[in-house]
Amino acid sequence: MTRAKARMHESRSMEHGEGPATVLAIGTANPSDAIVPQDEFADQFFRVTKSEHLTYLKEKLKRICQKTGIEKRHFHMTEDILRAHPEFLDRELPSLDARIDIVATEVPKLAASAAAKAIAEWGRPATDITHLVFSTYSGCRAPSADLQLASLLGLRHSVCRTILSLHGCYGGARALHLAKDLAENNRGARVLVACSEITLVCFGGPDGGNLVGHALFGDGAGAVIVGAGPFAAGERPLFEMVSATQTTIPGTEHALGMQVTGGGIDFHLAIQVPMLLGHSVERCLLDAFASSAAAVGDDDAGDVAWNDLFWAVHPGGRPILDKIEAVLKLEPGKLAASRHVLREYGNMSGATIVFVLDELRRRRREEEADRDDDHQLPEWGAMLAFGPGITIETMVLHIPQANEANYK
Ligand SMILES: CC(C)(COP(=O)(O)OP(=O)(O)OC[C@H]1O[C@@H](n2cnc3c(N)ncnc32)[C@H](O)[C@@H]1OP(=O)(O)O)[C@@H](O)C(=O)NCCC(=O)NCCSC(=O)CC(=O)O
Repeated sequence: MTRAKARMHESRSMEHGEGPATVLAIGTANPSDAIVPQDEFADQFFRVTKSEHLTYLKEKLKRICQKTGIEKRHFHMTEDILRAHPEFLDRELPSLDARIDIVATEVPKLAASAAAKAIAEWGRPATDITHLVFSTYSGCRAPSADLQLASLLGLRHSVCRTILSLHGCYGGARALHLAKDLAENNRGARVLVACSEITLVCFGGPDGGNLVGHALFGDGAGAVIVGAGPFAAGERPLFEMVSATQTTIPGTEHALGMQVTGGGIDFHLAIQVPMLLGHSVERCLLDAFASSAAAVGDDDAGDVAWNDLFWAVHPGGRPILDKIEAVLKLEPGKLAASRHVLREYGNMSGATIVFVLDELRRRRREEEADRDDDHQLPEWGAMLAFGPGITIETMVLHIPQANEANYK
């Protein structure tokens, strides 16, 4: 190599972050306009949508609600909003503009609540954020929620913004994957990932179908600060993002999807989704751990026993968690963080995975405080999320031992 080439090579490597990208802080938020217990949801839903006469559908929604594993959900939608917008009840009436008018303000506002918590935990000024990756299924305008969020938080004008739209439930994991690539390839980068989902764009009466979607989805926002080394004083690495992969299950593009219509966004969830994920998930994990073994240069790192890991799985629905648990022969309790988030908030689409990471580190903190010296907590973990495609995002996580103190 000539001297000039060597210098270029050296300066290129100086442009990269040190080590794998790391989660440095997490924040979450939910709207408090309406908090609906799941066992009251069917009665309330049929009342506010003036559909009491559809008794067969109401009984069916009650049966579905009982099986979701959800106890309550948060919503921005209230009866006052419905009174002002009766067109939201009829999918045949044009209502997309009115819905977008509301979420264009509320989606970034909810994201800002989550991000403010993450930034406070991180301990550095918001102006130190270099990149913003925003994911939502409500982003039907430009400029979009990413610009609104940047201005609400007072980010620098040179922040590099990216918006991911309609990635659905894998949006959060996709945003984290992208943040990992940005942090590792831009020395000193500090990436704010924000996912904010408000179901108001999908709301409709029961005769439009999709009772499962009505029973499952809730509103929430999650924010994560991601950065690679060198770390500034006070920065505390929580999860190292060792390797990340994305896989599409061939021939399943019609199984899961979203469609923007004049009457709002429609969800399609095929009954086969849990089974399709069950068939593919182990292969995705084996590939991700093989790539993490290559990343850390350790042949044994790809050789994993699933029960030795900690787990952050997107709780798309109770049968999906049951299926993954069964296929991987996971011990009871391995998916406890995912089940907890599903129970407390429902499926908040792309934002859900951030809640699961937050719940995992909260549980870890408690377990650390209680454990005796002989009992080691898992050092390695797997994150899984899925959505339209069917697309599966898989990430191998690692807890830096030197920083175990960060969980105390
Ligand atoms: C709806 C459920 C709570 C029902 O629980 P069980 O399947 O255990 O119970 P069950 O078999 O008795 O079903 C109860 C009733 O629901 C109906 N049912 C079940 N799944 C259905 C589906 N996908 N579409 C329409 N109806 C469905 C059954 O036919 C049955 O009707 P009857 O009582 O009349 O016989 C569950 O299947 C579930 O959570 N499914 C959602 C899984 C899913 O697709 N998640 C992905 C979300 S999207 C996501 O996370 C990514 C993204 O959107 O991007």
